[in-house]
Amino acid sequence: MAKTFSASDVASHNKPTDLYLIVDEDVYDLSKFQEEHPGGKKILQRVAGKDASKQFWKYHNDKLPEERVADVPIGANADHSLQAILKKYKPQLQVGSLDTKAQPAAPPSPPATPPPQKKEKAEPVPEAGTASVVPTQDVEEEEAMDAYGSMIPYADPSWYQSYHTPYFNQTHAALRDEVRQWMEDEIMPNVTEWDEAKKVPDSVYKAMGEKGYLAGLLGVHNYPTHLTDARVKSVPPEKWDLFHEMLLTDELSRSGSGGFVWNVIGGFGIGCPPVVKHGKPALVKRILPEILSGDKRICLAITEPDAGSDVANLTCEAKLTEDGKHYIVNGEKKWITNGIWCDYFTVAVRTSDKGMNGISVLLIERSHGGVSTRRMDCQGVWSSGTTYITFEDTKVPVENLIGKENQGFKVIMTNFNHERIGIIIQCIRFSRVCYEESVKYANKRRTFGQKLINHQVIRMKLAHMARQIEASYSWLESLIFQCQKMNDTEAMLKLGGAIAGLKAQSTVTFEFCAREASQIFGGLSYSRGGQGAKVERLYRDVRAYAIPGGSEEIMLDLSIRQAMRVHKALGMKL
Ligand code: HEM
Repeated sequence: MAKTFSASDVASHNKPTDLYLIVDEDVYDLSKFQEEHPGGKKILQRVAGKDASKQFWKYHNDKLPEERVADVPIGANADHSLQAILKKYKPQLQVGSLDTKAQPAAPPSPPATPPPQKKEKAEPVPEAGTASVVPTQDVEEEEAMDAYGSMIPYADPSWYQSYHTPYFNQTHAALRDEVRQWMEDEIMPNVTEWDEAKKVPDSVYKAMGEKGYLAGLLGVHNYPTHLTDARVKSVPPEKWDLFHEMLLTDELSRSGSGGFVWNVIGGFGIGCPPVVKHGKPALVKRILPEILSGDKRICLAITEPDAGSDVANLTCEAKLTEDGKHYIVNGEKKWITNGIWCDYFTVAVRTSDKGMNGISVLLIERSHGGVSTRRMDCQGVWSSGTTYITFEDTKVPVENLIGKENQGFKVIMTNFNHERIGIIIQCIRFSRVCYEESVKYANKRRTFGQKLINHQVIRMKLAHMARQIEASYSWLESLIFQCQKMNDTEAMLKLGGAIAGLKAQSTVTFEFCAREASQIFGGLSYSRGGQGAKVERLYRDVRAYAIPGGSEEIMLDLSIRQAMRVHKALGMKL
């Protein structure tokens, strides 16, 4: 049973050796913790025995008390980004509550504006003179229109905030709830620690498998029930679509850490799809179940010390043995996400000297021997395990060839669309995180007698962030819809240019938002940890998005070249 204190009980614990204080009507014993308090012990001693709620919320990452909706259940318009510090420290520091504190009770009343909408199906109304309106989505599912999350405008996609959507329905809303709950409870409080430690616990990756998330992130149109027993709790496999995949990546990205996201989906999301789509059935059957359950890890190894965006120039060679049963692989791969932890490597190799027509893809297993991996120190994405790999006389059975010999370029190019879309989703959410953190901070921090939000120059920064985020997100939704309607080859040809263009758009947006958020946070985003932690970290992660998967320069050029080529074939008239 939690202990109950009167305010005067707490007031008697007002010495450095016996230091209690109150935050939001809960009582904390900080006698020991004060020594390790990052803000120092003196500041705590000054409020010993007192209600320090106001000071607490001022110095830690949160909203002002009057703007908070405390302890509301997920899905009931809660802002789940709240209270990471309290959530983490409560179990060890809270000794009870004030006798005035109301018992946890009924869900809170809805916010004044805008009111949460009833989940009503939007009925299309024919315009005068037209025969009928053709619905653009599965009419069986209700549109998702409930008010969800912080409701800070533009901090979440508009369909989270009671606006109409042609793409997302109640199955997406259910997944959103499931993932957000997990992120809030298990992930968010630890992300900074994991990033600093440059490692996410293995149990988190395992949970990604058990929750069915890995299986849902393959970029295939149907949930692969034939390869795994794992199921996503909130979405029946037959309902799974690319918008679920998009949403899952989006919600994971609320962590505000490229390191975290790449740790759990970086290697898998780009290394596994080529095997599933182009691997021999026996190979897929043998290795996929353990990968999808989170027991084994896989990554993609294309980039080399001397070949990045110009894939056709790679030199890591694979020579067929005389008996035709194995390839002997020799060469180096650089900047490989997750490599140090991986059992399997989807590797682009040179099997002939004919440029892009001499590239093949092999699934190399660490157990084949001759595989060395070492961690690389990088500017950002610290917990993603960026790796340098060497293959020395690695003997790979021909059964592990992915696709056909010398036709690996197409496998790689098809895969790039999936990789780039992943990058786009992450960049847009990271931009939102920068924006959301900025809005919250601007409503709390005062300078020159005003809250930051009351300075026009700050609102201007927020406006420029929001317009880029929303434009990018709308383009993303429309491209996901196109992917959903096309097969892989058609998507590679028709959407490759636009996806490349949006990749550049989203990384430029991310860079802009990280910079502007950093200016708004000032010194707090220059030091690591604390209130500016997400912004500081994301600022360091920017280049990890703007360069790999095709640099901005290559992407922009491709966006026009590819589109012109395809539209010529489609009958473009100049
Ligand atoms: C339950 C009580 C408290 C806990 C568990 C706690 C925990 C922490 C933690 C983990 C940090 C590191 C920064 C971060 O992650 O945001 C921090 C920083 C800080 N805390 Fe506390 N704190 C508590 C109470 C207070 C109170 C009552 C005050 C003020 C009277 C205070 C003032 C500060 C300051 C000034 C910093 C440094 C902020 C900065 O770097 O800008 N803390 N605290």
